[in-house]
Amino acid sequence: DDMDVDTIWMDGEFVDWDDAQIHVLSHGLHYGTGVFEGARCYDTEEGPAIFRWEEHLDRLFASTKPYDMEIPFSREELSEATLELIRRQNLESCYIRPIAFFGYHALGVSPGECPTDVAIAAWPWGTYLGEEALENGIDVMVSSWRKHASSQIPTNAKTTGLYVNSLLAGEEARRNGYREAIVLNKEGNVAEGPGENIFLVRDGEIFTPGLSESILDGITRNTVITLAEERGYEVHDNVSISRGELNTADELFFTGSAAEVTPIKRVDNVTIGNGSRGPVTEELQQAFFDLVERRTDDHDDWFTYV
Ligand SMILES: Cc1[nH+]cc(COP(=O)(O)O)c(CN[C@@H](CCC(=O)O)C(=O)O)c1O
Repeated sequence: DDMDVDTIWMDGEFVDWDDAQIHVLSHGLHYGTGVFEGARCYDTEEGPAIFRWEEHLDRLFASTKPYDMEIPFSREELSEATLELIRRQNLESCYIRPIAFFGYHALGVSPGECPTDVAIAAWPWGTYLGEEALENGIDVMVSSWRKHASSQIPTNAKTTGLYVNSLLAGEEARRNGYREAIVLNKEGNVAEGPGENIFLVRDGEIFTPGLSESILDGITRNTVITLAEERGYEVHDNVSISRGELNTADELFFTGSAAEVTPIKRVDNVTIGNGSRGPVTEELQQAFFDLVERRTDDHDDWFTYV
């Protein structure tokens, strides 16, 4: 069957894509008061399966906490809706975007009586940073914009409003001819990408900024740490990485649900390691894709079969 991406689940109903609309005075549009997820469903050898769906659901509900937002549906209801959404559209590998946001009632920063609206969409989404990026790596620049500190806005809550910071950094990079940005935190140490976590390899050891570095607690970050440790690597996942360490890295790579595992080959035109995908990056990238495409039966509990 050919895929027909024509349906969106909204507040308990499946609606036609073109009818999936909200009021222009919805609170979330004006004040960035939404929380969302990005998960991938992979067309595995045993059929389509969502990768680490339970962890994505955990984070979606956790992200509502700082805003006293109440999602008026249970995990089970959201899961059933998501699986049905994939089946109805005959999707196999696809990207899933759940969002919950303060809807329409009255404006003003306080959400007051605004309802919490919920929607789930799914669509095919290829490689996030470009077809050849996975193999050849990408060029990045260190953005002049810093990541907001987690003491200013909770960076461990995937909040829609945060992504203006990501847009400022990422678009600055692309305006300057780079594919993506690396964002430093207000201390000037490495935080992450606009939509990715970042890893550094040096002398065979693996480093990634700790959760106190104003980053999102990435699910792919957690996956890659697990895969690396299973392969005997020493992973330092609670460190500060200085800007200077980017230049002396043997390898750098991004991780994310959309980005998957994307090598970084140059930072501000300084070549990293061999100037292409490094050997540790390749090994972990291969392990990641073997896992998500189920060429291994490891971590079967990480898969929700459609
Ligand atoms: C700021 C940020 N940091 C790290 C990550 C990686 O987290 P995880 O997906 O749990 O491994 C993401 C995901 N970015 C999502 C949104 C991308 C978008 O352009 O929108 C994604 O990868 O789905 C971020 O947005």
